[in-house]
Amino acid sequence: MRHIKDNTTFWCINDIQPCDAEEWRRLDGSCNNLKHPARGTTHTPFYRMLPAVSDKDCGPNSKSDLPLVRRVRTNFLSEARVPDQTFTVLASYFLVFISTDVSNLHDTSNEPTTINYILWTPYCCLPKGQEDKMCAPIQVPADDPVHRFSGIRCFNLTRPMTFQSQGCRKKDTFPERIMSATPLFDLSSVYGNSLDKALEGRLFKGGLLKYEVEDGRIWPPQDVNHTSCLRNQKPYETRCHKTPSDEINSLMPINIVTIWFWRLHNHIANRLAKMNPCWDDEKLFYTTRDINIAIQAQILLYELLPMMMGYDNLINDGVLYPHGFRDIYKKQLTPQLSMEFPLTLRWLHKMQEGTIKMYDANGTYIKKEAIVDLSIRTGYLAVDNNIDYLTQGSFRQPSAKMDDHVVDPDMAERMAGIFQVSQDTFSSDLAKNRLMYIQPYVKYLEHFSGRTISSFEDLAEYFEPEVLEKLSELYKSVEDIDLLAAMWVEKPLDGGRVPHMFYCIVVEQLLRTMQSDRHWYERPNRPHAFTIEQLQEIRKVSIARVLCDVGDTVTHIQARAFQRIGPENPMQSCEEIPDINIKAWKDYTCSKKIKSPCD
Ligand code: HEM
Repeated sequence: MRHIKDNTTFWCINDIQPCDAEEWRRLDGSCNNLKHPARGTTHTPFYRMLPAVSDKDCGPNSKSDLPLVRRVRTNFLSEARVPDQTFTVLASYFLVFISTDVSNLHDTSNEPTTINYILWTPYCCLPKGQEDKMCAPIQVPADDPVHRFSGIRCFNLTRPMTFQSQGCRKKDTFPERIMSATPLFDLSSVYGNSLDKALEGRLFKGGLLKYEVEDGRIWPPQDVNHTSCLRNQKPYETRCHKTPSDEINSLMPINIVTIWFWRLHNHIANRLAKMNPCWDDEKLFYTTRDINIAIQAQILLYELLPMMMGYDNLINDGVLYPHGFRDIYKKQLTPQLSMEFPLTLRWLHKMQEGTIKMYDANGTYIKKEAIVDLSIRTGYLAVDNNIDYLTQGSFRQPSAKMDDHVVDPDMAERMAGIFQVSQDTFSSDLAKNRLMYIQPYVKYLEHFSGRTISSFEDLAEYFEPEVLEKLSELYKSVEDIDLLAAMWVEKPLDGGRVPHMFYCIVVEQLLRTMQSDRHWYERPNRPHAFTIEQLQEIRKVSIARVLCDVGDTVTHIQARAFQRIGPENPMQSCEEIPDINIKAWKDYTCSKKIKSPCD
């Protein structure tokens, strides 16, 4: 009653239908865990790998003697453009798409179409901001290397939304972050996070998602009001998507990969429908969704992560199992995301290239655009063949180098495009690290390695000597070092490209994610489980195949499309890129069921 009166039901209450142990993975994530049906839905509370650090009155980080986040950022990460020798920008596109599946609108969203501190609360640096408890602006030091002459002394920022800020729990309790995304990998950017939204996306015919055809290209349905495409350059750029997830219209990489997986759904559904004419819309839709979700997970786990984290490392730690079925389900584990996981994924901002280059299908360079100027601007994709050129560029352009101490200048100074004079993604990331009450780096090191760390010297194994010296200059005590700041400059782990700490946190989360997911695609005994033949077909997919199937103008591509084109990874015809054999899903009972006209 209180939530109805306070108009907080959206945030605080989930209406869940009774569970059926044999049903498909639900669109709203409920009933994954039969004992705790609400865990797995939107607003599932986070767990913490380590308890929060806080002062007794739960205020903002009490450690006032920590170095300013912007100072830490500019000391550790300088601004330039350095191409990676291995990864294409497609890898960064896929990673942000995956991040959006489990976290959302980049922690900036307040209402579906507004961006909390970018549009909704843009005043945190003004006197008004001092009265708003959600404001947590970032101070820019007077000797800042970029802003010493600009006069900018503050970046706008708001705190993460919590069950307390949204009115679900009493204000004087410890703030717990609230998130709209469902915590397991279930393609939320395509199917949304709630039942009613998901239904809006369905065509209810042939298992398909709604679609439109314009200039010979297939698009998700349009939002004629353009509510979330504020940067469309009207009247020329008019397209704006209306899909179950609002994320699609946000960042360009999320947008384009969601379009691909939206189309992939219909591509698979059409093949299934043709082969199994006796399947109804419901069966076609849920089977297709199940395959689509498995494809996303297969590509992430078996194609992209080994390049970043080391194949042998992931095998040894039980993340990969490149054989037949495996059943690692633990019903006592509830589906939940750790607070540390999305924070750790922010480290990947380092690999984000700021200038997106576009090519035609012959590989001829056409033009470039700043990625920060493509946010909330779906219309750009639909004009001047831009989606074709962006698609071609995605597997031709190198990403920014991920394991150096250099970040893209646009990501570092003007992430919010025209909406704010200056905005530094990395400073926001570090500020959020503190605003989420995350324990210091050394506590995580102790947690994962079992070692006790009491001095900077104890860290010699993890940092280069010059970096360690800088850490000791910036932080008064080794116990103060922020988790994310340490990851920015930690040495990469053996056999991989990511810092040792990134690896440990991501592995712990992935294991929990797989173990707590009753519908995990590699399980032989989940409801509507794949047969072994079907699983072997899923194991054949690659991001190159996805682009061959649904990417605009893609007829040739390198087999490992997250990796740059080269003699070891040459362009080849799509005909040569392995495809799923859809016959593994053939339902032989259909042929019996087809009615003869004489019946
Ligand atoms: C490698 C590609 C990228 C990855 C993997 C990535 C991932 C993430 C993740 C995991 C978060 C935290 C979400 C949360 O805590 O719920 C985040 C936050 C954010 N990202 Fe990205 N992102 C990428 C690219 C971009 C790009 C291209 C932009 C802007 C043009 C961007 C802007 C932001 C912003 C504004 C935030 C919120 C910062 C805050 O907390 O206030 N990201 N990103």
